[in-house]
Amino acid sequence: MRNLKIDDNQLKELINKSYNKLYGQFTSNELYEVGNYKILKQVGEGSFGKVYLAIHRPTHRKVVLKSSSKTDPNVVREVFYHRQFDHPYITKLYEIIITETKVWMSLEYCPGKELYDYLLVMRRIPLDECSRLFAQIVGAVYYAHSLNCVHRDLKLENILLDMQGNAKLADFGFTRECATKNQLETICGTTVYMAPELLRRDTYDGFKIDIWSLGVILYTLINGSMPFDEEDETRTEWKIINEEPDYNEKIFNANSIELIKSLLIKDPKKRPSMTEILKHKFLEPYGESILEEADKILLKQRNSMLNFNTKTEKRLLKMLKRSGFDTQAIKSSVQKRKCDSLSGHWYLLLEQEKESPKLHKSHLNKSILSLTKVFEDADEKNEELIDNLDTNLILSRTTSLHRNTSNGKDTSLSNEESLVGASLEPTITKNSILSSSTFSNDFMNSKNKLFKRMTKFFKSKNNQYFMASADQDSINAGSVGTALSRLSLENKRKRLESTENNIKLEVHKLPEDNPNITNGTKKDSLINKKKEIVIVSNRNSSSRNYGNMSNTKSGNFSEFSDNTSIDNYNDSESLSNMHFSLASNAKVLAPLNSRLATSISQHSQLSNDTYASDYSTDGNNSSSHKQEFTKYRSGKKQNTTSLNRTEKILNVYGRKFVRRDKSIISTTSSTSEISSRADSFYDLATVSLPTPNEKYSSDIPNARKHKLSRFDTKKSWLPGEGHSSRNNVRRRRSAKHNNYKNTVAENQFVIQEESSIDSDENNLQSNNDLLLSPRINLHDSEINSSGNDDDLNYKPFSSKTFLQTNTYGRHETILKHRSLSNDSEWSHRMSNGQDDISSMAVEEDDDGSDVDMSSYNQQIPNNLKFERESL
Ligand SMILES: Nc1ncnc2c1ncn2[C@@H]1O[C@H](COP(=O)(O)OP(=O)(O)OP(=O)(O)O)[C@@H](O)[C@H]1O
Repeated sequence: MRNLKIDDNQLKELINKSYNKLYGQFTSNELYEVGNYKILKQVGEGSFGKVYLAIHRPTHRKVVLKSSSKTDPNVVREVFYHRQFDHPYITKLYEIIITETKVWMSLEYCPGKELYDYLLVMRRIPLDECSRLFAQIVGAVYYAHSLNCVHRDLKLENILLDMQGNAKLADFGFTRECATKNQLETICGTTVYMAPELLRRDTYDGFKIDIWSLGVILYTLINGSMPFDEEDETRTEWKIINEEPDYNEKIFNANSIELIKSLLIKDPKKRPSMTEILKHKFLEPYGESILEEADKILLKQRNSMLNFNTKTEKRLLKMLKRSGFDTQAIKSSVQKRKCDSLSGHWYLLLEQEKESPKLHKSHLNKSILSLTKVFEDADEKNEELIDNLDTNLILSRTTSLHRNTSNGKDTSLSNEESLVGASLEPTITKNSILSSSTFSNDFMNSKNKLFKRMTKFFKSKNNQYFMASADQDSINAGSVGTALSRLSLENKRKRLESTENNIKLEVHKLPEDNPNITNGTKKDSLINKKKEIVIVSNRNSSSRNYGNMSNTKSGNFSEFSDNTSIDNYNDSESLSNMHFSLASNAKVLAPLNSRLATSISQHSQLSNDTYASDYSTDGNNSSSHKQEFTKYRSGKKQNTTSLNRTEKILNVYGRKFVRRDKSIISTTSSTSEISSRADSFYDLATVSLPTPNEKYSSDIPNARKHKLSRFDTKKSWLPGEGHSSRNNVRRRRSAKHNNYKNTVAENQFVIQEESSIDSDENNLQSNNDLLLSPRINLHDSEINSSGNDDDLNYKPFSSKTFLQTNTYGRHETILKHRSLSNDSEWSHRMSNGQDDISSMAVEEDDDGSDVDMSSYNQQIPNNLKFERESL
């Protein structure tokens, strides 16, 4: 009786605990999961959201989750273009998740961080490594250009490094499609990387401004400081337009100087083509092979041959089909670049599959795979021997057997939870197991060789266990371990059911010296001898659901435990490791890593289908949009992003030097954001591909027609040229303002074309669904028939928005930036060996809105000073 009472209390306690846990989850502000992803830790921060390291739970692949506020003017643009790229040196976009206020991008994880960080540590990159990295970067840009896309914000901060030290182009927030010979007007980028024609506000060839930025990147990588970067922004711009950088011949070699000089030719028409760059002597031996590979990918893409044609893809598709997945839906999702949960699964599984051969290269795995073959052949010849397999199942608490991966959905149960609901129904039949082993055929091309290796392995591993993933999921068909475990489950069902949920399968060891195995003829003896093979279930079997096996003998095959938390996660792929590996392996690292060979993109050419995207969403996108938008407009949200951002500020010469890794179009101005968003759409609307969005398509030609004349593109920014006119426009727009106050540095690098500040407030106010259906007539309404932008009938907008948006203009913007130039304090400190940047990081950034303009005005020429009074 007393015992029962205790049990009751315990039960109550358990229920309480469980209830409170759930309650805690509901009320917690912390974010632990988004869609199928479990968030581990924050790894970065962008202008409009944070960047997290996360795990895709169904596959246990590490990804980066980048959140962007829906108010981010460039998020549509970024997703639109990025999802179409499939190149080894471009970060892969796996999935998009749209929530009420955010857009989440699941991206390929690049543990090497930014090239900028790497350069900070290295100070200078050795020439050979520069050549390799630069060839990769150029390869990625060449690929994007070949798809008629220009990046427009190429810089060290937007190039990440993967685990192998390969460059990965990222951040496509300013990308747009650009037909050949198309002249663009939107001024965007980062000042120190900007081509002279951009600074002159000429219309420009998008391809050529990317090439200029590449020149700046290469110079900086080699030299350790930037070619044009002065304390005074105006001076920087002047230098870009008029001066040549210095080349220290102790640092640069002749080839690098020749290449950089050609990239940094002031006249854009004289800059080399991407092909010429890749073929340049300085990029030997990397450039040519990267060019070839990119061409192969493009060819396949153009012929729409990318999807589901490789052996690995076919094998994976087969596996999925057999496991009950709707493969048609997956195919459609991938082909249309929906970037929804199905294609997310597909990409990540495919990556896992592509990595499998690496895993199978280990003796352990080869041996196991060889066994698969044994069983396969045994099936053909003597099925009954399978029945003779004497297995000894030992249960352990290491693996949840019942992870539901069907239909791409993860149960998202913790180990604990999944144990509760686990059933040990061995749903796999013997035949399916046997046929599943054929998935390993790829790895057994050379049968005899493998058998030899297997024998060798058995000899060397005498009396040792070897292990394989043993997951119950039917889709784990690629591994013999899985096959064996399932077979065992089937044979020993009763024993399984009577015990716990996890398995440890023991089979008798293989004979040490089995001639039958060596010559591969009488495989039945393998079974009949009843030696022992041990297959220990994978504690995190879901991480290797598709047959990957680890070399480890601990039974914990996964990189992550299910209990991985933000706290206990230990990111072994630290930057320092990267530095080491990059520095020491610069020559070892092949120009084309295996990814290049294996990840021939699966996508077809830019397709009209891509417009018909329906992202996975976990909420009503539009319901609160208006509220969000209104809040934004009212200024309540102003500066929040900048306030939240962690930025290092370098205190140099008594004034702040903001080190920012991000490009910013606008931090807070509702007007600029919204119009910029519309501008994104405007750009999209002008691409060659038709949009199915009938509602807006009719507006497009009109808008396009007026675009050139609308943006004041001919107005020069140079002192004394055209400023009065620009200021007149500004004055007209700000007629109602009496508090002209400039925000600081928020917009440090990026200059937005005037379109961003030309918004019709009323129009915007009524527009509560700009993200997904921006209104092209926003522009039209402002364009008069003459197309002369001086005559534009700008509608007044609030002082706040004016103040914010006008930070884009050069002379209205205080451009704070890291300074890598020889003349800058940053460089002085570096060259004096004071490379401890952290010592210079003295405080967190504030919102920067209350800067004393008079102090800034002292640094700039008279004709560029702020005209607070006149406004
Ligand atoms: N794929 C990735 N792998 C690893 N880290 C990443 C990845 N993507 C982004 N990060 C980290 O997050 C930071 C911010 O990301 P990113 O620059 O893409 O954000 P953003 O919002 O586009 O910023 P910006 O203000 O430059 O536009 C980067 O500096 C980088 O350190």
